[in-house]
Amino acid sequence: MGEAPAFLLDNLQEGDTSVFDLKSKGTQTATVIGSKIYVIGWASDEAATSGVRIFDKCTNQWVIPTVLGTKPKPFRGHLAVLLSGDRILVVKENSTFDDCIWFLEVNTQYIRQQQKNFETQVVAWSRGVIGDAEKPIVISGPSGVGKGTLINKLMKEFPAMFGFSVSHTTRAPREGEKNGVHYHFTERGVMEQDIKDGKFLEFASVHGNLYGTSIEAVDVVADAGKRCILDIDVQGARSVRDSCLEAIFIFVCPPSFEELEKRLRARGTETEEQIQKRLRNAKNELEKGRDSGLFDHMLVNDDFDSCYESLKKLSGLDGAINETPNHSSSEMGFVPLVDLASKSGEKILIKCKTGVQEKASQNMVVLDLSSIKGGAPARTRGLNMYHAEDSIPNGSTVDEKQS
Ligand SMILES: Nc1ncnc2c1ncn2[C@@H]1O[C@H](COP(=O)(O)OP(=O)(O)OP(=O)(O)O)[C@@H](O)[C@H]1O
Ligand SMILES: Nc1nc2c(ncn2[C@@H]2O[C@H](COP(=O)(O)O)[C@@H](O)[C@H]2O)c(=O)[nH]1
Repeated sequence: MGEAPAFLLDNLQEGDTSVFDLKSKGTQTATVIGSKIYVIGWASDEAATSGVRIFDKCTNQWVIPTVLGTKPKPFRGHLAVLLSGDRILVVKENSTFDDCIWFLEVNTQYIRQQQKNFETQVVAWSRGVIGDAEKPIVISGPSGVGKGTLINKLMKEFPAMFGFSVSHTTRAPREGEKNGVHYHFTERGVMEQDIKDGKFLEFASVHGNLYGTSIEAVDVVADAGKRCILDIDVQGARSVRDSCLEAIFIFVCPPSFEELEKRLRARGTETEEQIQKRLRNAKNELEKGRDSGLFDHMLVNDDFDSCYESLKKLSGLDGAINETPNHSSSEMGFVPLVDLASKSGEKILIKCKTGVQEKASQNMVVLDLSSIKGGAPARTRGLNMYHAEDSIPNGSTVDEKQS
């Protein structure tokens, strides 16, 4: 990879970003953070690479970092803006509205945790989400309590609204279970390697098998514009609570232990030995579920229909937990070629190259980061984006507004 171009070392100061064209092969940016220069972007012959490399000024060496999170597809041009020393905002040129904002985390809490697991430098991508997408719903409870039955009914009644996070598991498929639909049935060795590679949001050993939620499983649902439902055990719920994925946590209890045993036996999917193991674990789960303070809501699944109605209410279907999408964002549609950015506090002003408008403000887009939450390895939510002229009083110009 050779040495860093001299201008990188000589001219750039902390926080500076430089854009350089690789003889029409593509555009890359270099952002200085401490003793490191983060180079983002792909030349046209580099599509197979991760698009991120780091020049360490102390060792005079290039480092190829371990890249976590859902990665963007290789893009040609972009803006890069350093945000508070721990992440770089990337605005893709000429991109669709829902895919134009990305964050490359370089020194967040998540990165520092992951740094302990990997021997190379770690960075992680997080896609920016305009507005507050509805929080995922985590449903836990002992085996046989009826979680799957409740979720199936919800998904059947509201197929456009909810999407199931398809977990990975090392357990064997039951009769009628389909790979990729009910679970991703996976060899233990493969799953363990994927966990090491940082592909999982959470994982746990449950009833003697490995279960886990991949970052991709949650992203697929969000990409389909649906609200994600996770059916995971209490250990997994704890891990999700400790992650940056903001969710609503619901614990489902049986009316009695005897009824739980009856349902588990009546389902007829486990051997006697497995039933005994699941019942032993159920005692522990019920204790943790009731007392840990981990869960936002408890449901008792006694009469199925009334439990289902309560789940619908908790899922916002009576408006109780509904979050409203933010204003004007959905009207933007497409962000044309991006030309330059200026930063003022938590607002980034982006000038679009196309569209010869009467007023300068009509070519300007404001990206407001004041309410962002979440982050890698999941999405960064709470962005707001609007035409600059929407925020400018009648008659004034962008420059007047800025000063
Ligand atoms: N309220 C209810 N009353 C009676 N039976 C029920 C009720 N809810 C669910 N069941 C039945 O209990 C059995 C277990 O339900 P289900 O498979 O949904 O449990 P689960 O919590 O998803 O279990 P696991 O964690 O093992 O996947 C099923 O046969 C289901 O039809
Ligand atoms: N921590 C996780 N737990 C999971 C996940 N997917 C399912 N589960 C839990 O496992 C048990 C048993 O499920 P079964 O399908 O074998 O009956 C149940 O409590 C599920 O909630 C996961 O991805 N992570």
